[in-house]
Amino acid sequence: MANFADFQLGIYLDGLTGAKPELPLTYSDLEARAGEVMDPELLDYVAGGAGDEHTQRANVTAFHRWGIVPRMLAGAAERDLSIELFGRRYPTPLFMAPIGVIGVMHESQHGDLEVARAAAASGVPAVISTLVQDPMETVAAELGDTPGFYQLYTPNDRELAESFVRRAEAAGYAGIVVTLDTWSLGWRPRDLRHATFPQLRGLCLANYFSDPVFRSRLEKTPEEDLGAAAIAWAMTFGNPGLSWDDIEWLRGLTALPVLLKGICHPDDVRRARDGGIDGIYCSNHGGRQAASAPAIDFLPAVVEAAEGMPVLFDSGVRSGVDVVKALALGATAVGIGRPYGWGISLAGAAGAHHVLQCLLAEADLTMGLNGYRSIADLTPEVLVRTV
Ligand SMILES: Cc1cc2nc3c(=O)[nH]c(=O)nc-3n(C[C@H](O)[C@H](O)[C@H](O)COP(=O)(O)O)c2cc1C
Ligand SMILES: O=C(O)C(=O)c1ccccc1
Repeated sequence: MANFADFQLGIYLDGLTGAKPELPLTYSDLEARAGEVMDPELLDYVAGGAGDEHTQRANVTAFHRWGIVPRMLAGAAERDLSIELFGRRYPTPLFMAPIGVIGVMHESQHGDLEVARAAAASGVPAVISTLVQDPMETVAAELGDTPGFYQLYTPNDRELAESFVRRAEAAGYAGIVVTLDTWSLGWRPRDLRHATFPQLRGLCLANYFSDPVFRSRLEKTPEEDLGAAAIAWAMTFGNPGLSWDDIEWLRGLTALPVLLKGICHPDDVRRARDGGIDGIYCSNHGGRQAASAPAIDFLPAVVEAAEGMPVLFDSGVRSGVDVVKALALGATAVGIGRPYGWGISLAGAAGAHHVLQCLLAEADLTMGLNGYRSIADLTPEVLVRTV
């Protein structure tokens, strides 16, 4: 059983020789430090979100409306944070959410490989975006023994969508996460102010540029005319007409587990269940797409409607305490987005691994000090509404 709290002990032991942690330990410090090293437009793209950004702020503050009920002398000196997902045991309940620009967040411009290396080093699975700097096969080769999931943005070209799914299967991904909330880009004033976003400049499009179906649609190759290839991407990326019929078609394409990302309503959960979907991913895209309510507010009803089907959750998780709360509200696994993104910017795989270690140490200590030994102990009764 991994003891994630040992990370804390290690910092104090190193401190005996005068060493202090080089990387930030809190979300606000991470974001501030990443802001010092990142290109300002890219920083805005990652940090920003939809509209007045109140949804992304609410995602974070919603966690503060819950408190954890402490139990004493509860025999929680050793904890088990492992979970089971699609028949496989994972050492932690965390996963790295897809970030379709992570490739350019690291100075090497190979941030996706750094993410995969962080997954390999930590055992925390990564959901790899459709939007990557290195083709999904190259990313998969860096995952080591840790499973990766492939996040599909379903293009409006079925042959291309099928090609992506086939490539993900061949590359060994453990499941397909179909993102539903981004069939068109949200209203993002920060990006609009800059009048651009990274993919429009041809960045993070390696899955498209390496795809025989996508290439067959072009008059000139991306190597000959990057601008035209990026425009061709923009024309195929969005899929406003995507429907439950398309989901049925996608479901029928593969034997891999299929999850739907962006589901927040119980009726949509039931529809997915009836359509043979294997997992729900409750999320509001970190407040980057539509103005909405805090995603965590939707989680209990989503979990209830899922009737035992795995429910992944992300949006607004900033600490190990938040991880514990999301698990208590019924998440099977908890995703983080921006926090590990800042880690990649600051120190690549080691930076993301550091962020994961901080979250896990805090989650582990929070469970132990409050008297909860395993994730099965984290039921809704563990929480109290404080505001
Ligand atoms: C810069 C950035 C890019 C993202 N790109 C994708 C993507 O390509 N595919 C996707 O499904 N979600 C994407 N997301 C959403 C994340 O997967 C996740 O839902 C969100 O970041 C969680 O919220 P958090 O950042 O508050 O942790 C992106 C998020 C950010 C911040
Ligand atoms: O920025 C995002 O959150 C994202 O998922 C996205 C969607 C379309 C194009 C570029 C990024």
